[in-house]
Amino acid sequence: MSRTARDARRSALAQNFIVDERALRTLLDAVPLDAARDVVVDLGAGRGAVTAQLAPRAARVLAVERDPAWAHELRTRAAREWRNVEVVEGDARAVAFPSAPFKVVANLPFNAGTGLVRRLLADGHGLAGAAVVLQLEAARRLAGGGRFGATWAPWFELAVGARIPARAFRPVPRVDAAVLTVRARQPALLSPAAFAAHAQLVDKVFAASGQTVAARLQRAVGRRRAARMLDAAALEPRATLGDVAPEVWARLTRVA
Ligand SMILES: C[S@@+](CC[C@H](N)C(=O)[O-])C[C@H]1O[C@@H](n2cnc3c(N)ncnc32)[C@H](O)[C@@H]1O
Repeated sequence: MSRTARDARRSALAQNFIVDERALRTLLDAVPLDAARDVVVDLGAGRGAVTAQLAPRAARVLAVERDPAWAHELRTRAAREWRNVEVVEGDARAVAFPSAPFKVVANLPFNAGTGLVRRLLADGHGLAGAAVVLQLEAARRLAGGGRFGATWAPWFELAVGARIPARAFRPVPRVDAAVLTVRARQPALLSPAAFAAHAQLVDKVFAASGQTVAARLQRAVGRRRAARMLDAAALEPRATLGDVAPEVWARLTRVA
């Protein structure tokens, strides 16, 4: 491949490869893996920095890479070095995830990170856990007390782990990164069937104005219904959006 073509892919596919051992360890330490049982997906496998670490730590690894040149190199390496790694050349935004519960450990392409996390969470609740590298601000936004976290709170716990400095990647990106961890709640606080109703309630509450959740709920669903819901969900009357625990969100949906 000519240098220009490779450069074009590097920027179009957000190819910022991990070159720092400590950053790799930080990512791998963020999610417990069982080498005898776990199926682990590496989304955006690139040159295989993460895949190589996963091979001895998982029962099976699915390495997804969109760039045909890197996918080919990775497949050659897998045939030579790893018996348990399957390389899929394809788009992580469309590829089929394993049908049994799986984990994800990946340094995601920065330009598609948030969408990929959303897709993983929405995947029929087969995601058991994940540790993914995202831009620091994106990781904070997803794991903070905002609409995204509230939408998924009954099923998943999201947290921002260690910060990874931009110099841990080549080429060096403009901003630092962080590890976002995802843990599926066992058991979940609501059934998967309740997702649409829960997401709709969260949207309404976030869209309504008001200092407290109680005030927002009144505007979102009406005074009488809000009073009944607040009472049944045992929500502290002065609670603001950031104070609502996952259990309380789940109770609000149950009594809505
Ligand atoms: C940040 S790099 C990570 C590479 C490698 N895992 C590492 O840590 O060094 C992101 C990788 O995702 C690939 N990529 C970008 N968009 C993709 C997509 N939609 N589906 C699959 N792979 C993608 C890029 O080609 C690149 O190899």
